[in-house]
Amino acid sequence: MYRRRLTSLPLFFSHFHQVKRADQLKIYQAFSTEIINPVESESSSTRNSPYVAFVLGGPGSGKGTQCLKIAETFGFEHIGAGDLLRKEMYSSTEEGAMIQKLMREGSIAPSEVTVKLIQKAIESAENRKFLIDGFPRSEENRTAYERIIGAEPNFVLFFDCPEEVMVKRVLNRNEGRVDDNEHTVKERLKVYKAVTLPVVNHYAKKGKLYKIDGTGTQEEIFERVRPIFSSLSSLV
Ligand SMILES: Nc1ncnc2c1ncn2[C@@H]1O[C@H](COP(=O)(O)OP(=O)(O)OP(=O)(O)O)[C@@H](O)[C@H]1O
Ligand SMILES: O=c1ccn([C@@H]2O[C@H](COP(=O)(O)O)[C@@H](O)[C@H]2O)c(=O)[nH]1
Ligand SMILES: [Mg+2]
Repeated sequence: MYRRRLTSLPLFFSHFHQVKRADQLKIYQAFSTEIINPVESESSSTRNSPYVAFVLGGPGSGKGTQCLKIAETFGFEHIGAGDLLRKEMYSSTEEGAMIQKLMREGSIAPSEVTVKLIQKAIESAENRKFLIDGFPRSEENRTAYERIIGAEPNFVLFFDCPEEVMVKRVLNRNEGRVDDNEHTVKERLKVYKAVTLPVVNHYAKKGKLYKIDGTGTQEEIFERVRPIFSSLSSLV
């Protein structure tokens, strides 16, 4: 559906430093707020194709919290994959009941279901720049997205956080989520390590990953994220 040229990407990454090599993976971290010359790269909004950043990290790593700040500061549309599924869950359909069961177990919903919800959210938004929060959670999710949407994300943000910090945050969240309990968070962590981290590694290998230290205060973390989006402002 959306076929996008990715010509802006190497240019974009050329303004950041490669800071870590783990298992030969390229992981970038923003040190610079240098503005890229918009003339050099075709603007995504001009092409009217969506500009997409996936936002990944374990349960409680702060994806949703940081997405709200990015959306507010940089005008991105925030699409929470879990939020879309939770909305379906309360729809009293058969699919809703299936989603509730999966969420309680900490399992991953079928790719077709999640990608269709994301596609609908993208198509119905006026905004053309998106943060897709908490997706893809598996390699199968990723390939389904690329097949159905017909594009890869422009880049991926990954919030790296120690397990004990994530668990503490989840258990203190107090938003009435069916999965915010000790049993489900343990299951979610298992799924995250076995099934989601390979997706993170995939994007690292492609040079599309920004790894952000997810510890500290919400404000401290946002200051680590800010330069990445500041340098995009003239592009998208
Ligand atoms: N830096 C932080 N320090 C302390 N608490 C935080 C921080 N960032 C977020 N929180 C809190 O931790 C909880 C989890 O954060 P958030 O919902 O953003 O995580 P998430 O990565 O979206 O998790 P999930 O995958 O479960 O949706 C929330 O209650 C949030 O207010
Ligand atoms: O792509 C996705 C995203 C989420 N899920 C299910 O929802 C819960 C909660 O997701 P959050 O992103 O943490 O809000 C998750 O544990 C999965 O059960 C999914 O299946 N696919
Ligand atoms: Mg969240």
